[in-house]
Parts: sequence; structure tokens; C-alpha cells
Amino acid sequence: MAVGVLALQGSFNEHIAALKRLGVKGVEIRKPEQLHNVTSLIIPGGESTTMAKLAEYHNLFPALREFVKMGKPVWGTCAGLIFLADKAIGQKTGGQELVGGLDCTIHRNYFGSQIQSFEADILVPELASKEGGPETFRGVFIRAPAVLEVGPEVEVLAMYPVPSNKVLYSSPAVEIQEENTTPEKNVIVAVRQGNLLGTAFHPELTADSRWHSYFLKMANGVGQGASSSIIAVGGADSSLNQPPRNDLPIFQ
Ligand SMILES: NC(=O)CC[C@H](N)C(=O)O
Repeated sequence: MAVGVLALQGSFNEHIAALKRLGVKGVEIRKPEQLHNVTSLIIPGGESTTMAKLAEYHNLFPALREFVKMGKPVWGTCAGLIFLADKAIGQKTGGQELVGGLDCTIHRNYFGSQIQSFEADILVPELASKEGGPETFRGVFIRAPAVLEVGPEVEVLAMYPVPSNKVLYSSPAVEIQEENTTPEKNVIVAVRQGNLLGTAFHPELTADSRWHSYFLKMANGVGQGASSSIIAVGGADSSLNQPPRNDLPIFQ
């Protein structure tokens, strides 16, 4: 079956295009019953409060929670990561509904407002060991969240060293200090807990397909003996083992 992409708001088209580059069909999901047609799901970045209101309007929360509980692979990028968190702080007044499932606390706008958005190369040891290619990945952080605390089941896949004079929110993240440098806080920006994957940045806005390829392998149960369930689309390179394309971020 195909990969679903929650298509209420945000960068769902970009995820579908990234999947297509890997030869996989992404299916837009707007209604609860459409989740029956897919075996995995991407929740894109966008604006989580708006996305939550739309999800509520379409009565999607119970079906999304059920999808997560059934152990189906779900990847949340940015606002999608906020959706998957068990707890979010920095929410608008009145809060917002979350899907939950990922045992962590997220700060919704950890790095500040829209104009504090940035790009940075982040170290991605787990991704590089599974997908090959460079040890770093170009992280596009757009009014990005960060993970403040994780539970024991959560695997940290990437951290970003933020100079502590730029840290807007104090968290128990690890502090590192070298001589003659500004102390840095290592902030968690990518996590995995079983079937759930979360990235605070936007891999769908870069030409490096390794996070999509990594998720497709989760979705295909590679290494767990499950049979392949992803639909390949014609015309694109359907190999998931192709060397990563690292030419540029789509948006620079
Ligand atoms: N690029 C993004 O998805 C930003 C998410 C944003 N911080 C929110 O609250 O929704």
C-alpha cells in the first residue's frame, strides 16, 4: 500500500514530491477513512495549531491515534513532530490537541519566531550509518520546535549545538563547553520511538532523500522480516539504496 501524507495544511506536496523521487506514491489524507488505504503516514510541517483545528474539524484525531497505536509507521516533521509528542509547551492560549504516542516533551517554537528560522548542517550518525552518504544533513529549521525531554524508549537521532546565548528556553539538554568558545546546548532535533519518527526540521525541502528513504525502510519493515508494502511509481528511480543526492537544499 501507499504512504499517506496528511494533507490538511503545510508542506504535504513537498513530501509527496520527495517520495516520488524515490519511486513511491504518496497519498493525500484528509478524512479518517482514507487512513485505511495506507500503511504508513507522514505528518508534514506547517502550523500545528491550524493543522490541529483542521484535524479536529475533520474528526481525524481518533483515527490518527488509532493508527499510531496499531504500530503503523508515522513520521512527523516540524509541526508533525509537535502532533506526535505526548506533551507540548509554548502552545497558543487554550492549547491544541495532540495525537501523541511519542514519549517526549516538545517546545513548539524553541528557536524563536519565523524570522529566527535558519539552516544548519547537523550531525546524523544513525542516518548516515543506515543510508550512507555524509555524516551531516542540511537541516531547514522554520520556526522550528525542539525536543526538551525524552522518555527511556526514545532514541535520539540528531542533536543541534545551539550557542547558549541563543537559547530562548532553558531545558535539561546537555551543556557542552570548550575553552574560549561560547557554551553550547545540545538540543534534540530528531528522534525515533519504535514506529514513530520525528524531525524538528524539514527534510522534504532539501534534495537529500535519506530521511525519506530511512522512513520507507521503517514502513517496509526492512530488517524485521515484513514483506514490502510500498507502491512504486513509474518513471522515478525506485531504488531505496541509491546514493543520497546532496546537491542543494531546494530552498536556500
Ligand atoms: N515549520 C513548522 O512546521 C513550524 C511549526 C510551528 N512551530 C508550529 O507551532 O506549528
